[in-house]
Amino acid sequence: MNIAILGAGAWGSALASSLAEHRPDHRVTLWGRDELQMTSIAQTHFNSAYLPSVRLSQALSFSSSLDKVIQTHAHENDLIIIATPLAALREMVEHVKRIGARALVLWLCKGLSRDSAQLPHQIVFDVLGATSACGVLSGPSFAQEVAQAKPCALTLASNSVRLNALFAQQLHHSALRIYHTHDVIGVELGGALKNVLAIAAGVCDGLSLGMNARAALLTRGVAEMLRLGQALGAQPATLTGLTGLGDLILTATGSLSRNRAVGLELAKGRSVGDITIQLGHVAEGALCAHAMARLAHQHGVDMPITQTVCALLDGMTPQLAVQQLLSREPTTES
Ligand SMILES: NC(=O)C1=CN([C@@H]2O[C@H](COP(=O)(O)OP(=O)(O)OC[C@H]3O[C@@H](n4cnc5c(N)ncnc54)[C@H](O)[C@@H]3O)[C@@H](O)[C@H]2O)C=CC1
Ligand SMILES: O=C(CO)COP(=O)(O)O
Repeated sequence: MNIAILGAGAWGSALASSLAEHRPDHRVTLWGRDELQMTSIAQTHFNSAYLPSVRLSQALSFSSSLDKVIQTHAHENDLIIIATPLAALREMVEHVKRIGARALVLWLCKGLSRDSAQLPHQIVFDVLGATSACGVLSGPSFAQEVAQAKPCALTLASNSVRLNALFAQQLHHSALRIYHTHDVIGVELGGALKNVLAIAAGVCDGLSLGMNARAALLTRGVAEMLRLGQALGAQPATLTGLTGLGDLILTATGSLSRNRAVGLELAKGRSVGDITIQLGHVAEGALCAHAMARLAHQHGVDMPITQTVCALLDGMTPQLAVQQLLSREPTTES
């Protein structure tokens, strides 16, 4: 199979390298928008800006021409994987449509659109139509570990049983286990909300509130996930599976997480603007927290932790945020 991965950040580079190395039956091309950077990666096989610690597979090809990459992956048996931040997802699928590519399309982005609070599949369906051959791949997967061929399990979601089986078959390898489901909403909601909750966990740990507090925060975070999931029609089992709870455990506790890092820095009283400039990577939770809170409000769902993250991003002091969260009226555990 010909596979094009669009987006040469940490995750696109890691997955591209992993597939090129472990699935020699595929031809994998990584596209990035920065020509100089792509030339350097092609020469050195190191992505010094986004994934500096890992040598990328020698079997991987590189390009900085989006038109050319999509044109050469336009056949219905080809696969285009979108690995940009969510903010660029619409632009990428519009490009696929403009060129008339009939390839299968997968996306790896996690989040909600900032203005419309749309989940990724809603953005894709707007452009390609709800019956297009496409799906989302998500789950607990720090790019660095995947690039180092450490074992990882992901979940793939699409509306089609045939596509699920096909995608899973084409992408799995000895270090990458792929489960599948038709619960696209559940997979995407878990992936978006876990980033917001990881910011909260970072603040909690940055303030040294203790392990009890962190366990309580994450458990109540899962309650928020389940409540909003129910309102949106997600399956609870998806939210407590790899792409929800699994990814929350990883992101909220793992030292490689950018969203957790945002929380750790917010706890020091720094502004989100300064933090994200220094981070140099996307932290989707900081970008979609307000959209998440709006979505919850539209559905009449109470999400105090998400609202607290919004207040922190808007400049509330961490001390006041904790005080407000803890001074809520006692209530049932639901
Ligand atoms: N890093 C990770 O471990 C994982 C990341 N993800 C998700 O994958 C997505 C991408 O994440 P990373 O690769 O880690 O981000 P990153 O911050 O490391 O890299 C982002 C890449 O996208 C490019 N980019 C930004 N705007 C673009 C645009 N308009 N058009 C084309 N390219 C553009 C940047 O130049 C950069 O190459 C995010 O939604 C993230 O939540 C999902 C699973 C794991
Ligand atoms: O989504 C991720 C792991 O599954 C990466 O999380 P961060 O964006 O917080 O690093």
